[in-house]
Amino acid sequence: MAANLPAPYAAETQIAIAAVRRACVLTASVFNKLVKQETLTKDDKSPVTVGDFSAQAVVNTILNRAFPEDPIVGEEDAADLRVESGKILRDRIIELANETLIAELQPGEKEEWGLGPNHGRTADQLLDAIDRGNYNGGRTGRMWTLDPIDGTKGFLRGEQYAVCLALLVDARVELGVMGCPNLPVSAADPSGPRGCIFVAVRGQGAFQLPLDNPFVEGARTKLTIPTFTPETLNFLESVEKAHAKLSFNERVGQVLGVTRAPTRMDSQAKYCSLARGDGGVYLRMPVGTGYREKIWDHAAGAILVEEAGGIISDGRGEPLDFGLGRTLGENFGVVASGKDVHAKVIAAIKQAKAEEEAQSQL
Ligand SMILES: Nc1ncnc2c1ncn2[C@@H]1O[C@H](COP(=O)(O)OS(=O)(=O)O)[C@@H](OP(=O)(O)O)[C@H]1O
Ligand SMILES: [Mg+2]
Ligand SMILES: [Mg+2]
Ligand SMILES: [Mg+2]
Repeated sequence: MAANLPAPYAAETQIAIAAVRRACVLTASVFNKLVKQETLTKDDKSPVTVGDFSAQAVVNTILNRAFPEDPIVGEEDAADLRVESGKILRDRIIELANETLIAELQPGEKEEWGLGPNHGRTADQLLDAIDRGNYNGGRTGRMWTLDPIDGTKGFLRGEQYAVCLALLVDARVELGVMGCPNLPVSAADPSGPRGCIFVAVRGQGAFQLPLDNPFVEGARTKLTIPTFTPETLNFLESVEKAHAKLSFNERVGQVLGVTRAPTRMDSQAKYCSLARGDGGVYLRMPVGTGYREKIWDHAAGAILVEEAGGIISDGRGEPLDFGLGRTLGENFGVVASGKDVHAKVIAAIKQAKAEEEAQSQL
């Protein structure tokens, strides 16, 4: 390849980073303005919904301008906002999305991306942008997948959440960008500065960038999953008991000889933490309700882990299939870790599963 050609997906990467950063500014402001001032025990679903919808409106608007041919598999849709009862919510969402899109250009951003003070959108344009996330996915072609707020419960608690965007080509993730406004820049300094962006491009590595100025020269850190021993190994797992079978994780940990307590955090921030070595294994085993994992909950995380030198599979060691539509189908959980531990975790799952089955036959 000629030396002066841009790296594959250079434009997509820049635009995805800009879109995720702007969405993070929006969600952080929704939290500060609307969630923080309300008691979290009240019915506070609406601020979250405001954040989810308006972040999806922002990211999809930017993608649509830059890549009008690309379909998007997004978590949210605007049906509830188009009816009369959705008017109050709709007005707030339009205001927030426009505020975010018209904010001054940052170094590295371009006005041709449809950003900056001259680029307000109408309500219809923004609702249509949200609905551009209605694509059903599939095996072939180029498509984006977006989770505008992953870890909604974490967002509400003021803990971890992530804005997650990935580009798939023929069912393979080629690019992943995740914004984590509440994640400490360094796990070694948990009360230090927060706010990170994680980026991975197929064949180009995994990186952490500062959320407040991701395009600044020399600010990116390359990520590589370190090696672990049973003494240093720890699990990254869900906070919500309904999302993953934590008792099973405990048994798998025992089989592996893990002594450290698990780190529980919401959202794909778990994949980010794994990629930079804050935890050794992300284990998410199904709770047995038939829930189907969504592609936007794993696509960006999957490429980040692979580009940081790790492996991601289901609980049987089979690759995740991003070509089945909006879900991962009947996959059996998710296991992500460094290369050296992955096979051991799969073997431990097999053993714990066999024990569970033997127990149920008693
Ligand atoms: N039953 C069940 N099983 C597995 N997963 C489920 C289930 N229900 C929901 N979800 C999805 O979990 C996403 C959040 O995952 P987390 O790992 O952040 O969970 S947790 O909050 O830490 O418990 C969450 O993503 P968001 O809706 O974007 O927050 C859901 O897509
Ligand atoms: Mg999610
Ligand atoms: Mg979400
Ligand atoms: Mg949700």
